[in-house]
Amino acid sequence: MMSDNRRSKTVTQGVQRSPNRALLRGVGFGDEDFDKPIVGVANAHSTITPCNIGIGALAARAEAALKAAGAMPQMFGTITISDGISMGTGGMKYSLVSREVIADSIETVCQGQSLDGVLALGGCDKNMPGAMIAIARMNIPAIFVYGGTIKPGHYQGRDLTIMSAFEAVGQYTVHKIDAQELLEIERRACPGAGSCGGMYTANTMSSIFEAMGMSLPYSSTMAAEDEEKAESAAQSAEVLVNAIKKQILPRRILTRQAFENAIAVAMAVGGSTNAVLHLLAIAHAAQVPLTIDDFETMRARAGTVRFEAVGTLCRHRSASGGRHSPSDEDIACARRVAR
Ligand SMILES: CC(C)(O)[C@@H](O)C(=O)O
Repeated sequence: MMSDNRRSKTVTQGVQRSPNRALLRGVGFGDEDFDKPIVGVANAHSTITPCNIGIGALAARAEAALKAAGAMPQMFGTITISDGISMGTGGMKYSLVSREVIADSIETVCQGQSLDGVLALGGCDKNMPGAMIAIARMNIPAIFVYGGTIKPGHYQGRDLTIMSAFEAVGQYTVHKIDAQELLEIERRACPGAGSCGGMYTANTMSSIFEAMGMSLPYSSTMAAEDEEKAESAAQSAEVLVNAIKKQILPRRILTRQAFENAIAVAMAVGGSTNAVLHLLAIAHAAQVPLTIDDFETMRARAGTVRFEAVGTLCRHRSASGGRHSPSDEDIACARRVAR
């Protein structure tokens, strides 16, 4: 029978690896830990964006669950920049490049350290596809944990998102609102932790990853600050340890059909067009043939069944203008759709 530490045993077993073990003891390994699988926790926590500020707590939950499930977690950080902050500046030139930096950094640690698997956490435009590119490229047991959506802000009976702040600038410019109202919207648009609250890049990519089978069912629609999100991070850790035991590798999941499902979901929920460039890059990393023309084929083929199901969610969204953070009702609705 193959061991669960089939990769990490390269650095943990035998007399020659005594110095390696000495270093690992320095980060908390004990005598009994060198036969366990070592699992990377690629933690995109940062205080750069609301998308990432809640991720540290989720990573800690996943880390504890990995230990409880018999693995040895090793946490490391990945970078983030916010498109919402860099857009319209020279800083935006770094945005798409950051996706590759994130993918490379995850691959570098996992391959450099002979890790047995990776649990990647992300919640922003580029750390989500960046993580999935690394997962597809390395093809070691892996799971993605989404940081979760932000909750809506509230102003004069209306739900607010970051998009309300963008729109308020336009409304102020054409004298539809005054400077005070602009300020009040700015103050309330992002009330806490979580990714931009609408079908923008992060929520689109989380839905796609769930549809592809790389995140737990229903985990893409949870709010960042709710206990169920932390619970789902812990469950993801348990599922990953099982995948390591059974050697269920990402490319068995990231099939051509998985990409077709992802495209259908992106189309049906009216997701971000960024899904196109990210899915093409992830497919390339997974060695799955996918072209830009497949998106139009799938749009035409996705057909009534999927569209009717997801249409429930879309109608729900359009009833409230289609641009608000998911309310509890939306989230419940999305769950029904997912089922
Ligand atoms: C600022 C946003 C809304 O996050 C945008 O960058 C996106 O593509 O989703």
